[in-house]
Amino acid sequence: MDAFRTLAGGSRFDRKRFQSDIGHFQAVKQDPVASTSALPTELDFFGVAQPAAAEPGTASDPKAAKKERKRKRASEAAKTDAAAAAAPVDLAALARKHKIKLTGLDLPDPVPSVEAVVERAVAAGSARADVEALVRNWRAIGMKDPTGVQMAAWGTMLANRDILACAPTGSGKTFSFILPLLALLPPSLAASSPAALSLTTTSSAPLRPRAVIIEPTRELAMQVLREARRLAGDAGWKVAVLGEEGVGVQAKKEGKKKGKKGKKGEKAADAAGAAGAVEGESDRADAPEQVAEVPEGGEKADASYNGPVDILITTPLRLVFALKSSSVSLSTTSHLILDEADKLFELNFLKQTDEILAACSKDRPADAGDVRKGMFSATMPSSVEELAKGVMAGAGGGMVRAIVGHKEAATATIDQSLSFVNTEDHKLLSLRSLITSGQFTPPVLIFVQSIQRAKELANELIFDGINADAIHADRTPEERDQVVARFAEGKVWCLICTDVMARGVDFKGVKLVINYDFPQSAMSYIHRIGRTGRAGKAGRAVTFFTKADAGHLKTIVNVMRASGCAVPDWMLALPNPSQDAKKALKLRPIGRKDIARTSGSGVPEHGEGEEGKKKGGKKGGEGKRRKRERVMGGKEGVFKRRKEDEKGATASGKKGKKDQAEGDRPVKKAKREITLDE
Ligand SMILES: Nc1ncnc2c1ncn2[C@@H]1O[C@H](COP(=O)(O)OP(=O)(O)OP(=O)(O)O)[C@@H](O)[C@H]1O
Repeated sequence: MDAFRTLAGGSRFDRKRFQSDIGHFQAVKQDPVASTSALPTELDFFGVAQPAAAEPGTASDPKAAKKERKRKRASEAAKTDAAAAAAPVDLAALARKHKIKLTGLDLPDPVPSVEAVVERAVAAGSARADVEALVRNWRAIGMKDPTGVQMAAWGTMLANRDILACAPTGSGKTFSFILPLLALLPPSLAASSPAALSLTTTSSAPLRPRAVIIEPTRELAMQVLREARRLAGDAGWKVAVLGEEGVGVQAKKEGKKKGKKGKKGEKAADAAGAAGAVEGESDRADAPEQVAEVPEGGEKADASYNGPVDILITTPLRLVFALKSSSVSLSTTSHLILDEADKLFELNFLKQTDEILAACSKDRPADAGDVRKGMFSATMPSSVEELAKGVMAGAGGGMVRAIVGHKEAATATIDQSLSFVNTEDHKLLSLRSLITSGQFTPPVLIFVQSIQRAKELANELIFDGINADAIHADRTPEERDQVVARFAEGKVWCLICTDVMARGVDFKGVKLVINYDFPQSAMSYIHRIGRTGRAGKAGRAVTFFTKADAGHLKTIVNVMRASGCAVPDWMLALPNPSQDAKKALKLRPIGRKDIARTSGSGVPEHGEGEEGKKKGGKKGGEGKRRKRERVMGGKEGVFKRRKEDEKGATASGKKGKKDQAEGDRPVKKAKREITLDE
């Protein structure tokens, strides 16, 4: 279970259990004078030696001596930091070392250290004290030297330029835009800030965020909020997620009026969702909470907040509704960040992304200047780059394109392998033997291609006694939050996911990612396996493939090769799938036999399998049955949905075979998806 502790962020240490070991590391209290009196001053790095002629009473006052040592240490550290920041840095060598490729006109220098942020931000007009506080927070939360993408993005954003950045998964893109945003925006809630005085929570004026970050899912928005608040500390920056904690939500008095608009909004949301629904999963994941215009608690007047907001994080649809209902205005927003930008330029989000971009220039006062834009992702197809360039072209000095590492590669710290499982019937068997082989190092993420398959696989693993759960767009936001928390706490060992969890989610310490179902594109593969091997840690990714997937194997082989993984010669000799075949797979997942029907242990069809499994000699029990039902949404729910799937398949006449049922929803929605040139 210790392995899971790392997931929760900070590591905890069992002091009781390791008490005797702690003893070895505990400092022995010594009289500083006695222990250091012979120490030459040039070797007194930590300032522990007392001055030869101390003021009377000082040497004998341990508190005063400690204070003095602390002051000396801080002043030495500040000198070292300042010296490091001022020292000439070979930026070309730095860029080579971190594989940073910058393109554009008059390129700004990368920022070589977090300390160097201070001078750059001060040059951009920020108050030194605010930026110094930020740098202190950076070190206090345990961040190390900046990664390649952070060096590039900090330099570009602090030079007031637009940026399009593509860097591997887990390479720190989140802080690459959060730190410069905070460095450029003086904290509006700081005691010294005039904005703090005009703080209001009840007026009906729109919220005017100074910077906006768009995330494709609510989970990511909440994650970015946590990271931003961690870095901002208590220095007075207001960072919020739209619609959460009453931010951008109208007070009760206006609630009724808003309710009507809300209904309209909901219809609009449905329409937008229907028109733009593409990769069904992520879209569905985004829509339910976005249509809830007045979130829980929004009825109370004191739950509403429309005071100053430095950074507002939101999903696209939620922001579009807020713009339409005038709860939010972007006319004075200075920075707009599109995280997972390639996703936001896909057809299902494109309309909303366009509306958001348009809202930035609508009614913009002349003195507000242009909105500075930043686009970030681990994958950036050239078609998306073209769209992005169109949006950012013409910005002061032009856009800077920052590519870190190989654009079509996965993170180098992931050990990737492909595993042939012949047919669907053998997959579960292969998974079981992986589990018993000792190579199954929890915490593990397992990706499948549809909601139904996620439920079925979780069901099978729970039945096998594995501590598993499933997360997908059919679960409510609260359920998803709970599952994520349980996984982070180590209460769930094995999380079965659809592609909705493939992007951006930063579970610390995931050791293994299994692609139970072959990914539908190189992009999906890169994001899925990128849930492991984060922040320089090692990880492993295993991808199952059947005979039906074999034609697409080379797509993944190419990513593996570009990432520096060893690939057998016979795989390298495979032909690349044609562009048409790639597009077809992206639009329609391969039809697969239901997982429940491949278990070979008395199919739990319509909830009847429980008996079959018991007869088959497997362990069962009431507790497990209940857990299975929770994951599956209840016997009746599964039964009803399965029946509906079957009815739909027969009615549409598109599918006669039941074993294609799980592909229904994504396939229908995927038809409208934009084609990506990967
Ligand atoms: N300079 C740093 N030093 C130490 N840890 C860092 C640093 N920068 C980021 N991290 C940590 O690395 C992890 C991954 O960062 P982040 O989630 O921003 O990656 P990402 O590049 O956005 O990944 P993805 O493409 O999957 O969204 C986080 O836990 C973050 O706290």
